[in-house]
Amino acid sequence: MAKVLVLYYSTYGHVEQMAYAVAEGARETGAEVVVKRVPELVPEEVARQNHFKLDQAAPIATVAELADYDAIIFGTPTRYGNMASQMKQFIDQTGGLWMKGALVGKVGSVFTSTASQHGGQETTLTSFHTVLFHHGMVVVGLPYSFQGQAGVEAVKGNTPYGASTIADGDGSRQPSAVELEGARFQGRHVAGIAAKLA
Ligand SMILES: Cc1cc2nc3c(=O)[nH]c(=O)nc-3n(C[C@H](O)[C@H](O)[C@H](O)COP(=O)(O)O)c2cc1C
Repeated sequence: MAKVLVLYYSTYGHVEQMAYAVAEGARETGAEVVVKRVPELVPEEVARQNHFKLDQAAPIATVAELADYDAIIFGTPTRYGNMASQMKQFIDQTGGLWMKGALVGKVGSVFTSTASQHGGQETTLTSFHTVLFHHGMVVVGLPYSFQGQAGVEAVKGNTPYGASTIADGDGSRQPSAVELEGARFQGRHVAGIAAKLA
């Protein structure tokens, strides 16, 4: 049975919602799935003033525990087309794991959220993949066998590089049914591959 970690950062809850959908999909394969998040770096007072979603139930992950999983599925909102600094700060503490090759051969995958439709989903996902390659991970996206990413009938996220949602400038848009289905598909897909490799 594959052990899967869904590790996310979310300021306003969009990536958090996607994380639980990813986990749901991964669990459908019989995998043991844990959802955790990385620490917030913004002072609590500032976070409150800016309406951050502070009631997030997922426990905070430790860097060392990354080595305990067969697959890690990372979720981050975009920041100027890249991952959020909270996630980067966590990842930049993985030097010890890198030295030991602790993540080599594990499955790595990424999902994201942007405010606007063309606000950098693909660059956030593929630039995150670079980190996973440095760790020797087997990088997995969202294949086109998830047909929900085709078609132009509606504004929607999801890319071959990973599931995604669009939050709108004021964060009012919530992940749509097809975006959550993409997240579940990615979770299932990653967990299935991890089980084959384990
Ligand atoms: C500093 C900063 C930079 C951002 N850069 C982008 C961007 O380049 N493109 C975009 O579409 N949205 C951008 N956003 C919006 C966030 O990506 C959006 O709030 C997020 O996807 C919502 O996800 P969350 O609710 O999980 O935090 C930015 C937000 C902040 C605070």
